[in-house]
Amino acid sequence: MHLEDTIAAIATAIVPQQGSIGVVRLSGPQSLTIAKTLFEAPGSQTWESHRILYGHVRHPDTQVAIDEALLLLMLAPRSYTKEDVVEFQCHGGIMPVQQVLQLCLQQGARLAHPGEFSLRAFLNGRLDLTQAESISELVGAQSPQAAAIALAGLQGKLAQPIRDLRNTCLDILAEVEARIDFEDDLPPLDENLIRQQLQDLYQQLEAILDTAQRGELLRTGLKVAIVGQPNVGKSSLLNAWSRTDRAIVTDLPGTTRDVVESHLVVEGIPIQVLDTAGIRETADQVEQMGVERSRKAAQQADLVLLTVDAHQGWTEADQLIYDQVKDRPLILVINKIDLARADLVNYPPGITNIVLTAAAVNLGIDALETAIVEQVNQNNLSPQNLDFAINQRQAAVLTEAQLALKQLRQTLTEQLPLDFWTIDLRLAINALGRVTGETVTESVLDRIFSRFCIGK
Ligand SMILES: Nc1nc2c(c(=O)[nH]1)N(C=O)[C@@H](CNc1ccc(C(=O)N[C@@H](CCC(=O)O)C(=O)O)cc1)CN2
Ligand SMILES: Nc1nc2c(ncn2[C@@H]2O[C@H](COP(=O)(O)OP(=O)(O)OP(=O)(O)O)[C@@H](O)[C@H]2O)c(=O)[nH]1
Ligand SMILES: [K+]
Ligand SMILES: [Mg+2]
Repeated sequence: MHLEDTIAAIATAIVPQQGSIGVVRLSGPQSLTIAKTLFEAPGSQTWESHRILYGHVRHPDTQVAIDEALLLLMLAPRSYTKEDVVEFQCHGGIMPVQQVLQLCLQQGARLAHPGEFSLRAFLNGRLDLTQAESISELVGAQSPQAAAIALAGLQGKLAQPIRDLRNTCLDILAEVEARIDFEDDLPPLDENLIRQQLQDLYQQLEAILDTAQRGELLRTGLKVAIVGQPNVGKSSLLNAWSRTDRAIVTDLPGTTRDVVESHLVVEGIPIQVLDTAGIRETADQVEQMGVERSRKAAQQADLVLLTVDAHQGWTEADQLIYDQVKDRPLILVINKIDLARADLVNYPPGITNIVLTAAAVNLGIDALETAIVEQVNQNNLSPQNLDFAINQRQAAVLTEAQLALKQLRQTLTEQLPLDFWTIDLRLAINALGRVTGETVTESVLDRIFSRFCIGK
């Protein structure tokens, strides 16, 4: 893993001509030497760990100033990576940080791979794998709730129960192996106790696995498509909901030609809302392409808001659209209830989730959000307030552990020899170890950390 290299990267998001501060960071054995070559700290400032120095980054050959900057020194093992770390806090924009990075590379540092600082933090024992994954989730969080579960993971809320489960398995394994090695000197195994332990382990795993769906929802959010006939008020609904003028609204049917997207957060769930072209047969080629996109958006959405006009009632055209989307999770939005009575809309009995709105006057948006949260919870029975939530990788590996425990229960029931018990136990132990990274292959690490940002 080349821990002897000193790695360098720009650690903050950079935008040309913008941003007040940009950070370049170094980690590895040469960090301090490189920093001292590039950075001039005047006066009696001392190069001690956890100090900020003030000064200038200068080109080492010409002494030309590159930036006025602050330098933060964190010496091993008291740093994020547990290696010597130096951070140059430069002016923002791209020029200062890019030039400082170039100088670091000229002085022998190597450009860090995405996630390589965090990989080192993992390899050097600062973080376990679940904590490292939580860091990337924290950076990617799109809602306060998603950030909160990521931070919980970073603080070890997931790692700890997994380690406990693994230790219990290791204890059972030790008991079983002792019986294999010194059968005559030990009292017989308490099979009932082991059965009880297995049952507990299984249930705890089940509870942890139950957090996966909700976690996925909080992390990646929900794609919601507003579809319906032209002029029912889809764009008005998007605007009212997102409190913007994102989509053009006119009284001409066929106003929206392309998918219009808006992002919002409902009870911690990031939601991508798609307003689409009204679906109808049309000779207009451009509009027809828009209609195709509407159909596609509806098929790819996690939830469809089939919107109809209360004043028009349920029409044949509505029925045709409904037939195309009824296999999807769906909420019927009866709009324009300021113009007509919604209870006269004769929609099919198969539709159970209905919301009444008057988008033009911002009415019914709360009801819409409530209906969405209800719909989500119907398909997702896990508890609302999570201490932590596992991701898809962790869910897959924990499912393996659960299968191994199930197999072990079967092995006990069939009274198979103790050697078989150890096989099942080792499978479970190995899987649990892959969650926290105690047992993990290099290629898995590569896959996980390469998805991180550069400089993270
Ligand atoms: N400037 C800066 N901000 C940052 C980070 C960073 O690396 N640099 N972080 C990362 O991306 C996060 C903070 N994580 C960190 C975790 C540990 C240590 C650290 O130096 N720990 C030592 C120091 C404790 C002490 O005073 O002894 C330790 O635990 O030994 C630093 C940052 C978020 N903010
Ligand atoms: N009275 C009333 N009018 C509404 C309501 N919602 C939308 N409208 C009006 O209905 C017309 C069409 O609204 P849009 O939001 O453009 O409808 P759309 O479904 O996006 O239409 P297309 O993009 O053409 O498919 C506009 O004149 C809106 O002002 C409502 O709740 N009540
Ligand atoms: K319209
Ligand atoms: Mg529209």
